Amino acid sequence: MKTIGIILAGGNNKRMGELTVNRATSAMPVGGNYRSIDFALSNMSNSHIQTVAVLTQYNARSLNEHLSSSKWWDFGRKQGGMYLFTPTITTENRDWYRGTADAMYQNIDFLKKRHEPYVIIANGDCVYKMDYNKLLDYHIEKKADITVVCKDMPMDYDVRRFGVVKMNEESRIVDFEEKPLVTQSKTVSTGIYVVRRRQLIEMLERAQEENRYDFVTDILIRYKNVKKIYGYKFTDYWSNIASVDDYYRTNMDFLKRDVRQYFFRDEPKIYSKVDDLPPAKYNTGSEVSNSLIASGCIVNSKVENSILFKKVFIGKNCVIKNSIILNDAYIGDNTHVENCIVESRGTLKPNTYYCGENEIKVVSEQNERYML
Ligand SMILES: Nc1ncnc2c1ncn2[C@@H]1O[C@H](COP(=O)(O)OP(=O)(O)O[C@H]2O[C@H](CO)[C@@H](O)[C@H](O)[C@H]2O)[C@@H](O)[C@H]1O
Repeated sequence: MKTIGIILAGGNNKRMGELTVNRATSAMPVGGNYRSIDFALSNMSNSHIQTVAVLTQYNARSLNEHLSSSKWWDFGRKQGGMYLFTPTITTENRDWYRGTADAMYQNIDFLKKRHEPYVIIANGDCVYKMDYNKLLDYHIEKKADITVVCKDMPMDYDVRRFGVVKMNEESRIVDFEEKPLVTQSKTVSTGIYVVRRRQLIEMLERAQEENRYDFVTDILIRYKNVKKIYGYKFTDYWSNIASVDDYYRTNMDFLKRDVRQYFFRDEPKIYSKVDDLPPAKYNTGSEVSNSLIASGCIVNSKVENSILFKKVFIGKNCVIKNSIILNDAYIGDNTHVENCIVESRGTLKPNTYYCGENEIKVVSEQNERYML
C-alpha cells in the first residue's frame, strides 16, 4: 500500500450553533442514514487505504460511539486498521490539540512508524465521494510537494469561510488566502490534501519548533512560495457542513433525484454503522411526499419535503414540512413543524407550532433523555 489516511475530526465549529453543543460536526447525521464522517471513511476504504487515523477532540462522545467498531468501513485488518486518537496528557505534553498541525504533530509517532510513502489528509465534515488514488496519481505526476483538492463554487456562493486559492495554467497554487474578507476567486480548498509522509513529518516538526499549530496558515500558506503546491480540481458533488444553513442545505440535497442516485445507488457505496431496526411504519392518516424516512420511524400524519432520521415518531394531525427531524425525536399530536431542524431525542409537546421564518429554526426541546 502506498497511502495512509488522516481524518481531522476534532474542530469546534461555532457556526453550527446548538447542533454541536453536544456532538462533534463529524458526527452530524446526514442524508437520513449516515453520519458526516462516513463519507471520508468510506472514501478511504473504497480507495483501498487500509490504515486511517481519526483525530478527535471536542464533544467526541457520540462520534466515538459511532466509530466503536471499524468493521462497518472494513478497516478491521491485521495490518493497519482504524485508529482513534484523542489528545493524551503525558509528562512531555500537557496540551489539547492546539490546531490541525498540532493534532497531527501530537500523533507523529503514528506517522513515523508507518512505511507507506504518502498521506491523504481529509476532514470529517464534508459530504462527497472521491477516489483518492486518482488524486495520488495526479500528485505524483505533478511531482508536487503538497496537492490541495479544490472546487469551483457557483458565482453567487459566499466563499469567505473557505480557503480561497488561485492557480496558474499548470495548476500550481500561486495564491492561497484563508477565509479572506474580500475574495478574488471562486475556487476554494476542500480541506483535502495529499503529501509525502516524510515531508509531512518534517513540516510538522518545523512548525512545532516555531510554536505554529495550524496546517493551513502555518504550513500551506507559509510554504506556498517555497514548496510546489498544486491544486486538483474536483468536479463532482462536494459539500462542507460548516453552518446550520449548510447542514440544512446538504441534507435537503438528498431529496434531489440525482444526489440520491449518486450517493445511494452508484458505486462505490457509502458505508455506515448498521442498526438493527424495524422498518418504518406509516399508519392510517399518514401522507408522505418527497421525503426520506429512515428505519424505525412511525408516521401518523402529513410529511412533506422532509427528512426523518431513525426512530422518529410523528403523532396524529401534524404537518412536517421542509424540515429535518433527527433521530429518536418525538413529535406530539397536532404539531406544525416547518423550516426546522428538530434535535435528536427532542420531544415536541402536542398542539405546538414551530416555523423558521427568515432562517432555519433549530428546535431542541429536550426531556431528560441524553442526546446521541
Ligand atoms: N484541534 C483540532 N484537532 C483535530 N481536528 C481539528 C482541530 N481543529 C480543527 N479540526 C478539524 O479539522 C478540519 C478543519 O477545520 P478548521 O477549523 O481548521 O478549518 P475549516 O473547516 O474552517 O476550514 C478548512 O476546510 C475548508 C474546507 O472545508 C477549507 O476551505 C479551509 O481552507 C480549511 O482551513 C475540520 O474537520 C475540523 O473538525
